[in-house]
Amino acid sequence: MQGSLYSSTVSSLSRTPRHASQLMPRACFSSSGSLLDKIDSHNNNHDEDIVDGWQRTIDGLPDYTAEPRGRAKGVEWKLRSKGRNFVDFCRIKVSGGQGGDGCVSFHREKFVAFGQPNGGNGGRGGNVIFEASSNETSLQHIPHTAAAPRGVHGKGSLMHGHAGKDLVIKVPMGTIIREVPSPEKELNPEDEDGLFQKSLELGETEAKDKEMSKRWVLYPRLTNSLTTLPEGKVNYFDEAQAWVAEEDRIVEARRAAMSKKPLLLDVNEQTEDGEHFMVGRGGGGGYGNPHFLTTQNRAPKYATRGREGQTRWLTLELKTIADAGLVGLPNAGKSTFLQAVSNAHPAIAPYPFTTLNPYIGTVDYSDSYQVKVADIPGLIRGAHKNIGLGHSFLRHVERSKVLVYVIDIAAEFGVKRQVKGVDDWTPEQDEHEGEDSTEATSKDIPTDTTEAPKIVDSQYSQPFEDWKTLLDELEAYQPGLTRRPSMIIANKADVTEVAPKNLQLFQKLVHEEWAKRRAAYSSSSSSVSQDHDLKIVPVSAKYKKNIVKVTSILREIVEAEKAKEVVATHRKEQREKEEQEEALAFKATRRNIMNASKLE
Ligand SMILES: Nc1nc2c(ncn2[C@@H]2O[C@H](COP(=O)(O)OP(=O)(O)OP(=O)(O)O)[C@@H](O)[C@H]2O)c(=O)[nH]1
Ligand SMILES: [Mg+2]
Repeated sequence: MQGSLYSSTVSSLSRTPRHASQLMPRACFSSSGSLLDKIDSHNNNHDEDIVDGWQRTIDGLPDYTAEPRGRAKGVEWKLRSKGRNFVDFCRIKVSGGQGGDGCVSFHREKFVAFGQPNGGNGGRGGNVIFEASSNETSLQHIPHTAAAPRGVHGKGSLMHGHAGKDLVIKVPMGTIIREVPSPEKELNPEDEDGLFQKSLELGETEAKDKEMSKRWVLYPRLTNSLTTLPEGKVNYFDEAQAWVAEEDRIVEARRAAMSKKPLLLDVNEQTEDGEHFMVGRGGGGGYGNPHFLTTQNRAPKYATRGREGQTRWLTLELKTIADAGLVGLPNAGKSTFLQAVSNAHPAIAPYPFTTLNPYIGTVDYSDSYQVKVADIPGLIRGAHKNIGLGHSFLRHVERSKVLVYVIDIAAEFGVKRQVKGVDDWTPEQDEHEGEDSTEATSKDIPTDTTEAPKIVDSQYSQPFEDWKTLLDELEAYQPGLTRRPSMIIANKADVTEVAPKNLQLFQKLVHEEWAKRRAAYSSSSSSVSQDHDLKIVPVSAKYKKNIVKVTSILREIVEAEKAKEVVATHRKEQREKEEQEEALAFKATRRNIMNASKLE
């Protein structure tokens, strides 16, 4: 529970094999032997013994049991750190500082008897403020509790206390801040009973003094003088108490009105960098004794204490803001694609779950136009049941305008792939469901491709199955998410032995499926339309082939979406304006009618 609260990726990761040697590096190697040669010669001309940062074994494959080197070492470290270096959800208790106390003091000077009251007011407590910052990328630095400093007490000679310094906490763009009920235990009847007993033990006057000292600063021996007030003298303190009680009531009512709705803030695209959000208000400072000076009471011997600061429990959820989100199975080449199109340098390695944190890259176009692309960890079948790394990191593509499916097109043609940690999980219901549709293929296709003979089914397309897995997992995470504008990148098209065959079948199956889904959506009464075509672009991210075509299509889709958003916001603004005008006109007519009736 704790893990899931503070980092979405921590708890889920424990289910996956962590050590690189436990993971099967076959996703791209199994498809062709010649690919390996290409990769090796491309990457490691300088060092014949190293493959992608790993020692080469006798048969030429990387040795994942050996000590990793270079980039692989970094990846290994990340896997060991279990994703703890990225926190996208956390809870925080914020408390504004308490106000400083007012001071009871009188002017003292030689030959000046009965000097006037000169106690200073207390300073207000510091506020807790969240600052939107584009330099922050995770919630790792957010503390569990944030308490702003209290205000300084007032002093004699009319020295007012300093206000407490505001506590500013930077939050990344894309953070959603929600107020939640306090998990702190409420006072149970037994505790209350104990407190009542204690107050009885104290005695009446002591209990009264104690209660009074919570709100009042009293001059020494004032309590005694109050109880033994000579007859006929007015007790000005009662009057002051009544004023303060009335003020307290107003402040409480104002606070209650303000906190009727729980706080909900969204640090989104409209937010400017450096914008401040007050989340915990500091308490007001107490009044010094000159505040209670009246024409009758020339020497008030009491001042008030500072008010308590506001305390709130908040949850912070980071939903990265990007224009396009890359979605794909592990090892599909998402990170390689991001590196090919943008300035980002994510970790790339030939084993699943290399990427553990979302990563944002910016695609720069020649006319200075920019598109932000988010790379996230790979999804696998059953991710919605916390298989693999789970699917909570989908929150980082949830806000993307466009979804880019990255599909590995270099899978063996017509053969079901079996990669440990990616394809080896089959839920019971899948087995039941699969009996009708994929009966033939699942029976024919052996589970262990290394030992049993491979039976090729010309109707079976692993890339198509991968794409459907992605759609299912996205729908399981948020129904309707797949209806976003999207495109497909058929990656690893450079593996010419299988890619063309796979691509042909994949395109046919995808278009059929997409047409079916479009028809289903258009018949349903959903507000989200799915009227876009699904473009499939063969790409080699590794060798940067067809990249320009992809980026230009991506730009087209993003621009079209942004234009739609602009129109929608313009319409909304116009509607709001019209509503306001209508309300004003209604008020004016009502006023006119009332005036007319008065005249009559
Ligand atoms: N031949 C070929 N190999 C590629 C291509 N793109 C990626 N690869 C290889 O595929 C492997 C996996 O690439 P990654 O970019 O790490 O894959 P990913 O989708 O980010 O994987 P996860 O982070 O684990 O989800 C690496 O060894 C890449 O070199 C490509 O276009 N052609
Ligand atoms: Mg990756």
